[in-house]
Amino acid sequence: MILEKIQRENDIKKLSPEELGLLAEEIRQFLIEKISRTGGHLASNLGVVELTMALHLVFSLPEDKLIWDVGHQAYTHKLLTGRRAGFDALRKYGGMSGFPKRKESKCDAFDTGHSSTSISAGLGYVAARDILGASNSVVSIIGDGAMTGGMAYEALNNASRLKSNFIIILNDNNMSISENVGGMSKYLNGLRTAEAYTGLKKGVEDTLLKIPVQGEKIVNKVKKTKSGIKQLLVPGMLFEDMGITYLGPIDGHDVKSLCRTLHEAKRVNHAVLIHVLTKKGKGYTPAEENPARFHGTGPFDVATGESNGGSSQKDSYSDVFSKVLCDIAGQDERVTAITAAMADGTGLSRFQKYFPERFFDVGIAEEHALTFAAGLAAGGMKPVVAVYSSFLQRAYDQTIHDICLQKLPVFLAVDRAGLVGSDGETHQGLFDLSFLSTIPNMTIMSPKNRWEMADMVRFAVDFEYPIALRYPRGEAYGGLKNFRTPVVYGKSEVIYEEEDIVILFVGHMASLAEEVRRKLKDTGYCCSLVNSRFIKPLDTKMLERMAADHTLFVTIEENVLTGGYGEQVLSHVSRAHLGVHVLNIGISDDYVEHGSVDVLRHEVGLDCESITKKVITEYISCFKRENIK
Ligand SMILES: Cc1ncc(C[n+]2csc(CCOP(=O)(O)OP(=O)(O)O)c2C)c(N)n1
Ligand SMILES: CC(=O)[C@@H](O)[C@H](O)COP(=O)(O)O
Ligand SMILES: [Mg+2]
Repeated sequence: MILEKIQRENDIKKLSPEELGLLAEEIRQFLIEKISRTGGHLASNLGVVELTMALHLVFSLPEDKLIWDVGHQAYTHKLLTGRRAGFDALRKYGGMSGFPKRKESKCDAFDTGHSSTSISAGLGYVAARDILGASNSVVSIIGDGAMTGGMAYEALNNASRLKSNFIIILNDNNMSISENVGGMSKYLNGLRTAEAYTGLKKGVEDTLLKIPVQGEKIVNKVKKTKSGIKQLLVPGMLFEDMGITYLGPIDGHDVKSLCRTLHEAKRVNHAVLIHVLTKKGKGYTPAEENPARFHGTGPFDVATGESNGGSSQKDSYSDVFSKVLCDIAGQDERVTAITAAMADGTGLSRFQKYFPERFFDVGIAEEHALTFAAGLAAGGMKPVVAVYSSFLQRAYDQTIHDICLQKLPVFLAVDRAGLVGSDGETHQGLFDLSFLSTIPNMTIMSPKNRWEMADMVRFAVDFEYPIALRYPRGEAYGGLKNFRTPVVYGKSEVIYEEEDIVILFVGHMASLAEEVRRKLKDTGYCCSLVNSRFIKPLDTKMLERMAADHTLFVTIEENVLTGGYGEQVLSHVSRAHLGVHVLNIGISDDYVEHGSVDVLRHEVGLDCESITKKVITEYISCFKRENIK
């Protein structure tokens, strides 16, 4: 096996041309086999096998820097830098991350996970190199989907004034997770198609060159003009006119021509963009035929491409959201839905199917999505933005400046809130309660189960001010079915009322809270259970009432503790002198790595055993403290 000859970075350079020819096939087989067991981002990785090989043949790691945008396509890079063994525990707790990580390898130049950061980070590396007088290469590899994100344009704008080498590789597979959207995608498509006319272009150039004496001058002049005729001889004018040399489009599955172009690019003394055409899912028919399904996949059967169990038949929170939203949209034509390239993940592809004229996929552009929604709201619509919690981080200012300041009725459906699992640190939705709570005019809700999710979606669409509904990845909880009082603004729901200890939980912590309560009761404690429902505004009346016959308030949330629900409860208890003890359970001030959600919960202490222990210890110490007083 040729792959075995690759023990560390740069080993690929020792392979013979024949071995290189076989390596791509071996890598593909390896990736398909491993990801079919562990799950992971298959299609994007299969598409960049040859591109990654070429990069590793031309550049020397770790001195040269490769920066992978999003980073979900870095598996071949991991293989070529000696991490083959890591694939058995890919994305598992304690195992290898699915994204580049500086702490994992010196060959990973920059941590990524969120889209469209690679050109900015690359430019930073270039500036540092130039100031330090070093001579290494810096290469940012960005997909056509990531190229729809605003940061990429901000960075290109700056890259255009560079006076030293910086290589940007645009990996164009004509796909984001699903179909790519927008003007840039259209422009790139034009260049792709133009490739078919390369013969024509060559013909024009050759004919001009045949004109004695003047021919070469004309060709050079045309190449320098701003006129549209230039497109005939110089593709990629958009980049060229910005001052960024455009090379391509070139076949991203031809290692030789990739290497040739990379060598050419190294000689350019400013920013150069290489437009590489690849096929998402290349080499595995089910992934080539359905790249969206194999963008991120769970375990599957290699022979058929069918999922190997694991995926639940029951509705996820995203399913409940999209079904109810479609139901409402059928009756109210002001309801519009917006996604930033996550139609499948958020469930909005259902809305797209039924109401295409009211559905907007804006590309990977969360900032734009929110301000666009604000405009829709100002224009009389009822916009609903479905966005993953971690990607909403991008649009903090838009939430404050464009939505909440003007009290515009935008409904933020905050999906993937809480731990998401195997995508890890960059994707866990652990900050939304904190960052949204600080914003005036914002209302925040979270449902305990599938029925409350449906009720809250209806409530949020009707609400006349900014509102966020946060819910987790995965199956919607089917417990506590009999507790379905109407959702009332700012009011929590008391599920069981006893005395001594009260557990106040946020949203999907319901089942864990029930479990803890059962365990406490089995151990002889009295325990009430309250569903917070609203994180903002806080139900202070309920807190004051509970303070009368409880000694200890226990809050449970899947969010960082800083600025979360628990701290707000604590702060009110202190401000209003309620005289009860408060124990906040949540995520401590740290990032949570990849792994299954159950394992992660155990690791961060969000499991029944750890919480019960803490509650009992705290409860006993309350009395000790009281006695000392
Ligand atoms: C800020 C942000 N929003 C959304 C995503 C989710 N996401 C991950 S990959 C991806 C598509 C990227 O497309 P492209 O860059 O073309 O890479 P490909 O998968 O086609 O190789 C999206 C939308 C993300 N990672 N970051
Ligand atoms: C790389 C990326 O950001 C997405 O592909 C993400 O992994 C999707 O996550 P879900 O599987 O939760 O939709
Ligand atoms: Mg793409």
